[in-house]
Formats: sequence, structure tokens, C-alpha cells
Amino acid sequence: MTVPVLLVAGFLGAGKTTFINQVLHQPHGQRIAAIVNDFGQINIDAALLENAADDVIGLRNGCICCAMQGDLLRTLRQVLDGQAPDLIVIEASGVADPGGIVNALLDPVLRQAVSLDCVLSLVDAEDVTANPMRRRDPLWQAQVKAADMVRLSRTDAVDSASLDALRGHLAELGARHVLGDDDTTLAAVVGMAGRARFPLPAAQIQTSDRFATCEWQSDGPIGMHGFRAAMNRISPHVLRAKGFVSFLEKPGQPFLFQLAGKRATMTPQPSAPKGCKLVLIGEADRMGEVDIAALLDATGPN
Ligand SMILES: Nc1nc2c(ncn2[C@@H]2O[C@H](COP(=O)(O)OP(=O)(O)OP(=O)(O)O)[C@@H](O)[C@H]2O)c(=O)[nH]1
Repeated sequence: MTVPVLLVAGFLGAGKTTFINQVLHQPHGQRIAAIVNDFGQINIDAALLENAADDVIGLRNGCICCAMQGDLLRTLRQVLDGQAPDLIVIEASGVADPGGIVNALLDPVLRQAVSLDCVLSLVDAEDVTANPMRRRDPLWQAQVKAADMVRLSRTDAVDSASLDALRGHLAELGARHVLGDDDTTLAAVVGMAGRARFPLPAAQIQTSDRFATCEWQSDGPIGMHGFRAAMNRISPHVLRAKGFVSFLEKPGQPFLFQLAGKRATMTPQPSAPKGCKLVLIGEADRMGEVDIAALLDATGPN
């Protein structure tokens, strides 16, 4: 028996971790291991999934579609060495071309133990509607084309005509099954279990020079007003930011900060580590236009 693998892909901030969390919280009765790849040095996603899966392994500081294929294979072997799970969920980083991961999973030895059953790509309906350029992005297109299923996120922020147009565009790119964001059943996603996949076309998108990350940490809390001001300056230059923040004004109440597209959210996260840990990801040239670290360093008390 081979262990089925669900590969979850999609652009930066498209909703991969959110979706995996929803799936893991379904009453599925399965032993599920999650392998989570974050592009930066700090793996926020692994921390967010920690309590939901039986085994969560973070792969950080590189992308498993290219530079870290070897690490992925080693990690899979490690997962299989213990009590084999019923399902392995791999969360690709937002800059990953799923084609590279699929090719890695075709490793002749590994294929005897795991079978890639489904590539699910998340598409942020709000982002793609607000940024028509996204549809022309070869990386975004590769993420859609590689998918057995596409799942839309943030459909509530988009009118029905735009949603229809997006679905039409996805169909033109060859997306066969497009789920809305109301369907989160594990069965719908892994219903393809046991289906052998064929290699994707070898062409892979090289993203290593295109994107950059900035990691910023502080041992103690920062000023809320200063943080808001810094993020207002920084946000036009990044595609994604996430992490844990603590504020002088809210002692003992850490937050999870998320910036994806135009939306920034702050939610209480009692289990967050002390101080602040932030990861910011963006197009390398746009990010270079601001001194992100200096702006965040200046987030002193009001
Ligand atoms: N309103 C709304 N928010 C969503 C939805 N899906 C995700 N989000 C929010 O969007 C932000 C990014 O979601 P994640 O699940 O972390 O996205 P991701 O694809 O894992 O991000 P990266 O791994 O950093 O590329 C978070 O603040 C989520 O709460 C959705 O369907 N609706």
C-alpha cells in the first residue's frame, strides 16, 4: 500500500494554510502528516498547523520545487520510517511551481511508498480580480495548470460577474474541477485516492531570483502605532507578510499578523512565541525600494 499525498499549492497568501487547517479539523479519523514549506527562514505556517496534524514538519529557507527537492525526499522518507500516516499533505510555498514538486515525487524509490493523488491549487478570487496582471504571471498560471483541482478563496469579496469571469479564465487554462470556498470536505479533495499521476511537462518556472524575503524579529513588544505606520509604508512593496507580534499597549496578548493582497488582519494568538517574528515576501526589486528592517526597527512605543 502506498501512502497518498495531497499537494496543496497556490500563490502567496492564496489560502493554503487556512485550507489545510480546515481539512485537518474535519472529523476524518485519519492519521495525517503535514509537510510545510515556507520560503523564508521562519516557518510561520508550520506553527499554525502544529496542533492540527499528527505530525507537522517545516521545511524552510528555500523552495521545495527547486533548491530543496532533496530535503523534501529526505523528509518524506523520515515520515514513512515511523508509523506510516494514512495521508501526507504537502503545503508548497507560495512561490513554488508544483511541477518541480511533482517531478521530485516521481523518485523511483519513493514511488514505491507514496503516490501523489491530488494537486490542489488555491486561487485568491479577490486578488486575481483586483490585479488582472496576476493572470498573466507564468508562475500563477503554472500553479493553476498543474492542479487536478482548483479551490477559490475569498469569493465573498468578489461580485458574481467577476467570479464567472474568473471561472471562465481558469477553464481556459485547463482547470478541470473548480471548487468554491464552501466545500471543505476531505472526501472532495482526496476522493482521487489511488489514482496514479503522470509526469507534468518538464518545464519549470525558476523563481529563485524573482522573489525575496525579509525576516524581522524583536525580543520584546513594539508600539502598535509605530507598527501600523511601518506597515503602511511597507505594504505596497510586499506581496505577503505574516508572523507573530506583541504590543506594548497589549501586554501578554500576542497576535498573529497576516497581510495578503490588500488585506491585513490581526488575530489574538495566545500560543505565539514571546516578542515579534515577521516574514515578508515580495518581488525582489519592489522590496528593495524600502528599508523594511529599518522601518520595523523604528516601531518603538507611541
Ligand atoms: N476572507 C477570507 N480570508 C481568507 C480566506 N482564505 C485565507 N484567508 C486569509 O488570508 C490570509 C492568508 O491565508 P493563508 O492560508 O495563510 O495563505 P497561504 O497561501 O498559506 O499563504 P503563504 O503560505 O504565505 O503563501 C490569512 O489572513 C487568512 O486568514 C478566505 O477564503 N476568505
